[in-house]
Amino acid sequence: MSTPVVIWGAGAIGGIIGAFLRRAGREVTFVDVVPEHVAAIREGRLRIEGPVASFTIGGPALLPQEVTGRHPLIILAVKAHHTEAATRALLPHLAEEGAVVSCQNGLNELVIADIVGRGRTIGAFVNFYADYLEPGRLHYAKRGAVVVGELDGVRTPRITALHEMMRVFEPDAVLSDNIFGYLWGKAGYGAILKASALTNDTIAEFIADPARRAMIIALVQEILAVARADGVVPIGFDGFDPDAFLRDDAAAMTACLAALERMNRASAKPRSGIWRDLAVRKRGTDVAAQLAPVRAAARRLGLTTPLADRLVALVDDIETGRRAIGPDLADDLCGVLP
Ligand SMILES: NC(=O)C1=CN([C@@H]2O[C@H](COP(=O)(O)OP(=O)(O)OC[C@H]3O[C@@H](n4cnc5c(N)ncnc54)[C@H](OP(=O)(O)O)[C@@H]3O)[C@@H](O)[C@H]2O)C=CC1
Ligand SMILES: CC(C)(CO)C(=O)C(=O)O
Repeated sequence: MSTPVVIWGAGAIGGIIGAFLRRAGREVTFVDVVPEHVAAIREGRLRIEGPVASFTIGGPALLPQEVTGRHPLIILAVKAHHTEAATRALLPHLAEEGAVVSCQNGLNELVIADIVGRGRTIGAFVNFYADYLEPGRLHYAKRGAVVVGELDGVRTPRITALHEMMRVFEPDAVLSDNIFGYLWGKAGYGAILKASALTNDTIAEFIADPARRAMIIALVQEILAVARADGVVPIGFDGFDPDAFLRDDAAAMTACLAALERMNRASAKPRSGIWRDLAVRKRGTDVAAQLAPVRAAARRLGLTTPLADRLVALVDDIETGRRAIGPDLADDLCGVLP
C-alpha cells in the first residue's frame, strides 16, 4: 500500500506533481488557499497543459482550515515567503512519524525543520518549469531536475519510497545524499533568474546579453562562495555547472552560460516565476525570503553579499512601486561591481 500524500500549496509545482500522482492512482489530497482553485480541483477540472503533458483530473481538495486528521506525507509547495505560515498551519495535521517534503526554491528545509523538527523534514529540489495560469489551469512548460534526499544524506526506507513516488512524476528523479548541494546549486542558478526578473528580457536573452555577463558571473560566485564556506559542495543540474564558477574557469563558465541560454530558449516558459509575480500577477515575490538564509549564512561566516543585497533591494523597489521593471534596474545591479 502506498502512502497517501497531501499537497500543501497546489499551484504550478504542487498541483502538477499531485496531478501526475493522481493520474497514476495514488491517494492525493490537495490543499490551497485559493478557493476557486480548490473548487476546480474538487470538481475534476484541474487541467495540466503545455508541451510536456496535457490531461484533466481532479481529487479531494481543501482550504487549509478544512483539513482534518493527521497525515504521513505532506509535500509543501508554497513560495518561500509563505513557508513559515503554511508549515505552522500544517503542523497539527502532520503525523507523529510523518514528514514534510519541501518542493520549493530556497533553503526552506531550515524553516520547516525549525517548526516540525529535523527528523520530520525531507529535502527536495525541483527545476521543472511551470506556471499557474488561472484557477484549475496549470502550464507544464519544461521537464527539469527533480531530486529528493534526507537532510543528513542517509538512505532511509522513507526516502527510497519517496524517490519511487517522485519517479511516477519525473522518471529521471534522483535520490541524493547531498540535497543541500542541489539546493545551494539552485540558489546559484536561481540568482540569475532573480536578476533577469529586474527586466522584461526572457531568461535566455538576459543570459546572452554581454552587458550582464560580468554581473551574472559575480552574482553566482558570490552565492556559491557562501555555500563553499559553509561546507556545502554545490551540485550541478540541467546545464548549470557550479564548479565552473567556483574554479573561476572562464571557458567553463562561458560553456555553462551558453548551455543555460540554449535550454531556456527552448523552454515554453520564457521568464521566471518571479518575473511573473512582479509583471503579470502584480504581487510580492519570494526573492527576499529565498535569499535570507544565504545572506544570513554569509554574515555568520564573515562574508559579504553586495550583489544579493542590492538585488533584494531592487526587487523591493519594484514590489513597492518605487521603480518599474526595466533594463536600468539591471544596470543598477551591474553598478555594484567594482
Ligand atoms: N513554477 C516553477 O516553474 C518553479 C517553482 N519553484 C518553486 O516552487 C515553489 C512553488 O512555486 P509555484 O508552484 O510556482 O507557486 P504558485 O504560486 O503557482 O503555487 C503556490 C500555491 O500555494 C498557495 N498558497 C500560498 N500560501 C499557502 C498556504 N499557507 N497554504 C496553502 N497554500 C498556500 C498559493 O496561493 P497564492 O497564489 O494566493 O499565494 C498558490 O496557489 C516556490 O518555492 C517556487 O520558487 C521551483 C522550480 C520551478
Ligand atoms: C525558471 C524556473 C522555472 C527554473 O526552475 C524557476 O525556478 C522559477 O520560475 O522560479
